[in-house]
Amino acid sequence: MSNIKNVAMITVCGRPNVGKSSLTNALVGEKVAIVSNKAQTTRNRIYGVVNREDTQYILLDTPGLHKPKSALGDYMVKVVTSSLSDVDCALLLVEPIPHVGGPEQALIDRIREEKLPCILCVNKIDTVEPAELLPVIAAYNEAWDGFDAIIPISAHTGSGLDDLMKELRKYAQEGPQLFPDGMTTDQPERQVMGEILREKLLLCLDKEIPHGTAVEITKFSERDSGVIDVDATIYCEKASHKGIIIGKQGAMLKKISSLARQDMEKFMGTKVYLETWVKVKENWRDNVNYVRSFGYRDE
Ligand SMILES: Nc1nc2c(ncn2[C@@H]2O[C@H](COP(=O)(O)OP(=O)(O)OP(=O)(O)O)[C@@H](O)[C@H]2O)c(=O)[nH]1
Repeated sequence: MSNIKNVAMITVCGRPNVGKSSLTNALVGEKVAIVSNKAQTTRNRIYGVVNREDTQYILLDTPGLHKPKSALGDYMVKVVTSSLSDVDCALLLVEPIPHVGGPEQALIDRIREEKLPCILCVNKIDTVEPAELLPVIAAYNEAWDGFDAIIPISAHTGSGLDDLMKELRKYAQEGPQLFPDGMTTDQPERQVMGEILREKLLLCLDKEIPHGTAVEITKFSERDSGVIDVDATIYCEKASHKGIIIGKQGAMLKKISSLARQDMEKFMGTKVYLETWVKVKENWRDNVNYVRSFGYRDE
């Protein structure tokens, strides 16, 4: 039985690729959001849930703020801005670079507009010398002197995360537990299966190809033996991309599917049979209706 008496809702925001999903996963202690070294990996808002002592922290992992170039991009930017309403605190995640860029400035403006408490986290400190952090902090202090705390962290090594949790505790408010014990994300399992497959597309394919893919899970069912059957269709934007995704004698699709199946089994804790298909839907990212049909829509 848990003794949760307080709840804190926190939006994790920042430009693409700063490590928002990595931080969410590190705090949750389980992979609830997919991670890749390519920008614009996260497309939807994803909740990660952390229970510590008498407090439940609900982290909203958001898509990276960028200049939208498609209907999908428009949707992603809308998700970021709407995720900064009705939360207790904003966590602005930045690179350890002594320069405040356009996306950071836009997020600071939005956070100020909402009058939200804001913690600035400088991530990836494992990649710089400690002395290099001072000019980073100075640049942000100059852009805005209203940060409630500035905490250097590394989502990879875990450095600074205890300090961050202590700081987040200050923004918790009395209230009932919103997610039951053991539930680490609001994403249905079916959606997690699709996201895992998309992570492997990002991992295995180059350049624009993975950004133009969407995954639809057409079957998600459990046999009496506990084995789970997953059928997935990968949509891509061009016939030439389909060829690349499938690869020579199906080798690429086999590799992607096998990596995805291993992670699906880890998440589900049971054996998974995964079947994948590839279909072409030309320029789907520019078509609002296709974007919606792949689940990228307002609730
Ligand atoms: N060295 C180092 N790399 C990190 C750290 N945190 C994240 N990364 C890497 O940065 C890249 C982007 O991480 P993500 O967690 O996908 O970033 P994101 O901000 O969620 O990205 P979008 O979904 O594109 O907005 C990945 O290659 C991560 O492994 C860190 O603390 N140190």
